[in-house]
Amino acid sequence: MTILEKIIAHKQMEVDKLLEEARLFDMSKQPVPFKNRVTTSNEVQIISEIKRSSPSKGDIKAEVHPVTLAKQYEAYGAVAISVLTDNVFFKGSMKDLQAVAEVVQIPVLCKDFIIHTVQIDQAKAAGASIILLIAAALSKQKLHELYHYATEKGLEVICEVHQMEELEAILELDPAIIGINNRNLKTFEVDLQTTVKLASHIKNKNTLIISESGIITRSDALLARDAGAEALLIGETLMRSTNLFETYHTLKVSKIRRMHDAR
Ligand SMILES: O=C(O)c1ccccc1NCC(=O)[C@H](O)[C@H](O)COP(=O)(O)O
Repeated sequence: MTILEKIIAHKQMEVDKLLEEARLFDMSKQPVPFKNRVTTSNEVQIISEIKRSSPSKGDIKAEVHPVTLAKQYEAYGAVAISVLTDNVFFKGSMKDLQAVAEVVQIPVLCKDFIIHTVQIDQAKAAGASIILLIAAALSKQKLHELYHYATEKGLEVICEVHQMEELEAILELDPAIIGINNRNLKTFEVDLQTTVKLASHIKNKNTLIISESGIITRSDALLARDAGAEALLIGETLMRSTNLFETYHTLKVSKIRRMHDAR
């Protein structure tokens, strides 16, 4: 069983429990716009992740205070905050997301493994403005169903792909936002060329491309930018930073290519 299969098997149990509880979620919260903030900016924007732990790295900063960190991310110019809400594999929680959403003005991404509409309701009620749908974890039919459900609820959706077949499946939706994950969620291998390769097949200029995972250096940011990414989803590099001001300064690149940008 791959790690992704293990995560999804566990998610199914969580979903069954949520459905059994038949909780009613407050769906009245107004989402904070995301895509427009990215596309109208002159800089490649950073979605900053709160990532306590991960299957590939183990504990990164398990005891982090999400609210304090989220406020710092916002102050240093994050365009959105990604909160890993999975507990078993990432040590996150919906409580983390809710606490963050209550204190920041920027949109919050519910970074989880969504396989059912009830998780979308739960994320929205907790204050998420964006959700993630991972093509590798969903059938094409399910992906389309969840995408439409979330957008009808006013949420923005990052459709995440890692391989060409996944990209083909989501291009049928003509989604507003595509996240290219440089990490293979089955093997943990990280390769930024994934962004370069897949972005070249996204022909709709209105589609926002996000490069996710493995972004450590300015060269990585420039590589993703040159491939067409207008935003970067960064977790571990920010979590391990001892000087966030400097880290943001290093990773924030202009959308316009300049002479001294040479990698
Ligand atoms: O990070 C992992 O080990 C992982 C394993 C299995 C499924 C998902 C995983 N990570 C989720 C992510 O996509 C990343 O947290 C996110 O893109 C940030 O990546 P990074 O900047 O490399 O921390």
